[in-house]
Amino acid sequence: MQSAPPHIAVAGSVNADLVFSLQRVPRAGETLAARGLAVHPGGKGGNQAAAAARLGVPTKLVAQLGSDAQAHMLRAALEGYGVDSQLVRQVEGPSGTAVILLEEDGDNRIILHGGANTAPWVLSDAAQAATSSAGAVLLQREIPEAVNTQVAQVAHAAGVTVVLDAGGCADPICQDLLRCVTVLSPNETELSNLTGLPTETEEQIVAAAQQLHAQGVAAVLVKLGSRGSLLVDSQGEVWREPACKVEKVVDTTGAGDCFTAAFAVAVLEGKPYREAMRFATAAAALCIQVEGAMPSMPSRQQVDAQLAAA
Ligand SMILES: Nc1ncnc2c1ncn2[C@@H]1O[C@H](COP(=O)(O)OP(=O)(O)OP(=O)(O)O)[C@@H](O)[C@H]1O
Ligand SMILES: [K+]
Repeated sequence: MQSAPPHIAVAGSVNADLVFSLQRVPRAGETLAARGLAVHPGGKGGNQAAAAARLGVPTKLVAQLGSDAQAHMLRAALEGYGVDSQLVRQVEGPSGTAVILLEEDGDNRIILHGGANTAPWVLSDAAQAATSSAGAVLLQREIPEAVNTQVAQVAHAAGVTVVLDAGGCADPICQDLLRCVTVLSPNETELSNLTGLPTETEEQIVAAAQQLHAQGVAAVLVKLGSRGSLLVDSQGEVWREPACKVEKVVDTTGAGDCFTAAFAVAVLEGKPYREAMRFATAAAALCIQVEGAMPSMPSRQQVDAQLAAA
C-alpha cells in the first residue's frame, strides 16, 4: 500500500478583509460614502495555507471561523486555493475581520477584530493527529499563544519540523513555544521587537538573530524586503540570499507569508536551508508582482520557471 504524501499542517488565523476606498477618512460624527468596497480573504494562517497548497503540497488548515456570512466566503476561498479545510472549526460569533480604510493617496487605517481567531480554541484529536503526522507545521502569531504552543508541542514530540512566522503580535514569544520551534522567521522590525536590539545594519541583524539562536531557537530566518533574507543555522552559521530583481513591484502584501510558506514547503521536500531560501525568494518575487495576498500566491510551475530563468 502506498503511504499518503507528506502534508503541511498550518495552524493560524483567517480574516475577512473589508477594504473601503475613500477620498479621505471621516471625522468624528461624520458619514461619508465610500467609493468602493472589496472583500478579500486574508489572515496570516489562511495566506500561508493558500501559498503552500498553490505550491503543490497537500495542506491542512487548523483554524476557526465564526458563524457569520463571511465564514462561508472564507471557507470557499480557501478551498478554491486547494486548502483542505476539514479541520477548520466553526464557533459562535464573528469571523476574524479587518476593516481597512484606504485613502486615495494610498494611506490606510486598519481596525482588526480577532473574532473566531481569538475566541476560545479547541484543538481536536483530528487536528492533533494532522499535526503529529505532518511533514512540517507552519505557525504565525494571530491566534492565542497557548494554541500555538500546544500545536508546536504536539509537533515537536513527534519530531516534526516547526516553522514559526513571528508576524502578527509584538509580544515576546513564550519559552515553551520557542523551545519547540525549528525555524523562527521574523522580519527586521519583528526581530528588533523580539530581541530589544537595533536591526538597522546587517551586522546588527546578524547579532540579533544570533541572540535568538542562543535562546534555543534552532534556526532564525530573517526577511529583509528588497534586501532579501538572511539565515542563522543550527551551527550559528550565517547564510544570505539576495532578493530577485523585479521589473515592477505591484503590491508587496502577502510577500512575507508567501516567503515563509514556500520555505516550509522546500524544507518538507528535503531541500537544505540554502536551497529553501532560493525557492522562497523566487516565490516571493512572483507574489509581489500581483495585487492582493491570496490571489498573488504563485503556483509550483511559476516558481520552477522563475528558478530556471534565474
Ligand atoms: N521590493 C522587493 N523586491 C524584491 N523582492 C522582495 C521585495 N519585497 C519583498 N521581497 C521578497 O519577499 C520576501 C519577504 O518580504 P518582506 O521581507 O517584506 O516580509 P514581511 O515584512 O514579512 O512582509 P509583509 O508583512 O509585507 O507580508 C523578501 O525576503 C524578498 O525575498
Ligand atoms: K501581492
